[in-house]
Amino acid sequence: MNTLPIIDISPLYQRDEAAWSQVSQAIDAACRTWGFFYIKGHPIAQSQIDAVLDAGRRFFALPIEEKRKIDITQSAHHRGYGALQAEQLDPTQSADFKEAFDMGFHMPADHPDVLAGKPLRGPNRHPDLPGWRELLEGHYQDMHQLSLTLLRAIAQALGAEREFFAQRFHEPISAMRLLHYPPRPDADDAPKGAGEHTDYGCITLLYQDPVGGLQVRNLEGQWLDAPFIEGTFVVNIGDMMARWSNDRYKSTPHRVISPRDRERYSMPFFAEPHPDTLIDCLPGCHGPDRPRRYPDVICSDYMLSRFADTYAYRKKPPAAAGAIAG
Ligand SMILES: O=C(O)CCC(=O)C(=O)O
Ligand SMILES: [Fe+2]
Repeated sequence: MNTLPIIDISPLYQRDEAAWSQVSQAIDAACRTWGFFYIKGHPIAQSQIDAVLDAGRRFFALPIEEKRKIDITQSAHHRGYGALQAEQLDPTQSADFKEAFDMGFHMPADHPDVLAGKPLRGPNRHPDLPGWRELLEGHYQDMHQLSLTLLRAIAQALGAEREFFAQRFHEPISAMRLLHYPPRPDADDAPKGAGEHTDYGCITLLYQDPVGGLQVRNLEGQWLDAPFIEGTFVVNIGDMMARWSNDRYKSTPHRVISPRDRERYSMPFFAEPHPDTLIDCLPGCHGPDRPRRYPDVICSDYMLSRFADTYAYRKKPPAAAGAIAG
């Protein structure tokens, strides 16, 4: 059991119910055993993905003063540029040797959630690069739709209404990130790319460039490479889905060991529901022989607690945190 499954999801876009259900079952099997799989046959054009990766290269190549103009530590909504080693996914290791651009569901400043100061709600903060905003906002919407398609298949597999998750993903807090891993320092104790972690949300859809470096820990505790495969996204289960499914689906630990001689770029999309969503145990996922393993939690509370674990600037007590409210 050492190869991640590759699932052709094109039947999820067709009218053949039997083929649709087969894909749903294949995803279910992958989520139960691995919590990780590749998808092919998705509708996002490679030219669009390449354009977003290129936009990322242009942004990360800007002088640091330019990038700092949208510094995430100055954002009340967790949007913008996160500098090298700003994040520490594995608290037992050094901070991650990567820099990031973070965006979410764009909300204008006069949206009631933003006016009410709700955490993680607000406008995106884009760099001033030609064509960037339209490209990134469009790609975010396409990734959101792709995540809903997968979540419908997952809902059915877990015995819920097909629209169960989709109904909870209006105005979501799904986050899209562009990541840049510069060649990492040449010493054994130097920081790696991204420390071991599980993702916080429901599902993650990752596009990585051909450089490689992503590793997944299987049920036996071995680290396996999850290499680049042309035309695919890597999909993995995050903690909220593990909670919703009462651990029927695995929130699998993974990490990135980035190369020392090359740069690496990737772009994860983290599908996360509306912030007020209750993450409880799905009816089909508990019973006398399978007691509930997690207390109920509200989506935004869970996200904020996980951010506080990984970003030093979010650990400050509220009085010292200044503008950082969400
Ligand atoms: O860069 C990658 O390939 C994976 C990054 C990752 O696991 C994450 O950002 O949660
Ligand atoms: Fe991750």
